[in-house]
Amino acid sequence: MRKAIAKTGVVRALGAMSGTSLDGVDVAVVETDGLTIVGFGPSGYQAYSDVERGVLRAGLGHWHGAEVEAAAEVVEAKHIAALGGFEDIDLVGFHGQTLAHAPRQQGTLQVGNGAALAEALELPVVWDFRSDDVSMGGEGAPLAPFFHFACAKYIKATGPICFLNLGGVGNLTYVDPRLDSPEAPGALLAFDTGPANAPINDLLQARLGLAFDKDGGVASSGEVETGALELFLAEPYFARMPPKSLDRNDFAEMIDLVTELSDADATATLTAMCAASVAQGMEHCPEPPAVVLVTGGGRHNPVLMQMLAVSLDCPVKPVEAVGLDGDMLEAQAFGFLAVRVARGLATSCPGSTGVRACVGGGVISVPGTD
Ligand SMILES: Nc1ncnc2c1ncn2[C@@H]1O[C@H](COP(=O)(O)OP(=O)(O)OP(=O)(O)O)[C@@H](O)[C@H]1O
Ligand SMILES: CC(=O)N[C@H]1[C@@H]2OC[C@@H](O2)[C@@H](O)[C@@H]1O[C@H](C)C(=O)O
Repeated sequence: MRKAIAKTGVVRALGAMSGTSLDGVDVAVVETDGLTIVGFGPSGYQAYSDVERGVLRAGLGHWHGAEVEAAAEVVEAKHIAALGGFEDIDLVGFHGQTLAHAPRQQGTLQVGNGAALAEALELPVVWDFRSDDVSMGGEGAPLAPFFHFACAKYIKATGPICFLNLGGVGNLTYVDPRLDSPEAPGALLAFDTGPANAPINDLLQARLGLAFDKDGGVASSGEVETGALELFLAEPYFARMPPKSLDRNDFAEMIDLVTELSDADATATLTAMCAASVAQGMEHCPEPPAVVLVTGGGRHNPVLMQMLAVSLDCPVKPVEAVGLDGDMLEAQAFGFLAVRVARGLATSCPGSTGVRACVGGGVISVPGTD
């Protein structure tokens, strides 16, 4: 059934995210008016096959051409499979798959056509969330911070807290929930901390044919090579003031720093590099947060969580400690942002992406209107 998007009130949005680790598509329902979170609904996941992942990998770093078109086809088909079968959905928030991100040069590219999805799903689809922010001088990422602000209110936080997403890339959001709106100066500071799981996955795939370091099993028996860690931290990116963002493969050459090390030592060192870049990033927080709430797949890695606990000056907990779902937070974020776009609300601000002024990015495709 085709529906128009209600202008006010709480709606049920279905968000979808295909992240930088290329594992699959997360989808999740959020109930919201675009300002506050009322509740969360069911979620789902569709994994990419090895062949599909290969097609996506081949598209990384490309801006156009056959590799990009092939990746877009995989992304659209997987999303149509993942987004079907949910009941009473008012609109879909479709992030797509980032293939390339260079906001000050070519821009940012998320593949998958939201208009095609709208026709296939017979639902309004909000998509292309990052382009407007980039064209107004912003980094185009991270975009979850406006949702993190609503999450901080939802969990009734009374002072500053941080959300740390450890996916392929790491990103940190400092939230001050004492302010009324995410757009208020000082309410948000956000940026990509550095590479997170992507280099660990890439190393283990190349050396041992493993997709990732399950439960930190390889890193746990290794020693951190401090010389390599220091060289990594000397990268100019870490000294740059936020907001700032990364492409998945911006640090691909960091694997060269651990080439000579054993599998265990190399994995332990890459894991320590992730933790150390977060610790360095935390120094940008205007006030010490009460807690760092960790979301994304990295929170399942006990070696990484222990390294974070040792190197940060505040408690570090998975977001489940406050009743949120760390596997679905990004999908929920794009459902929430879709409602904000449909209501004409901002999705980023100078503190979250460095954009000149608050902006509401995103394109709305309504089925049957093209
Ligand atoms: N049990 C586990 N032990 C260790 N690492 C894990 C575990 N589960 C997941 N991971 C890591 O988390 C990654 C997936 O994280 P996530 O789904 O948050 O990434 P993403 O959303 O694709 O990335 P991004 O947030 O950068 O877009 C896996 O590729 C793996 O490296
Ligand atoms: C360009 C792009 O897709 N960036 C992603 C990526 O994955 C993590 C990090 O780098 C973050 O900046 C962003 O995703 C999250 C969901 C965001 O926009 O908040």
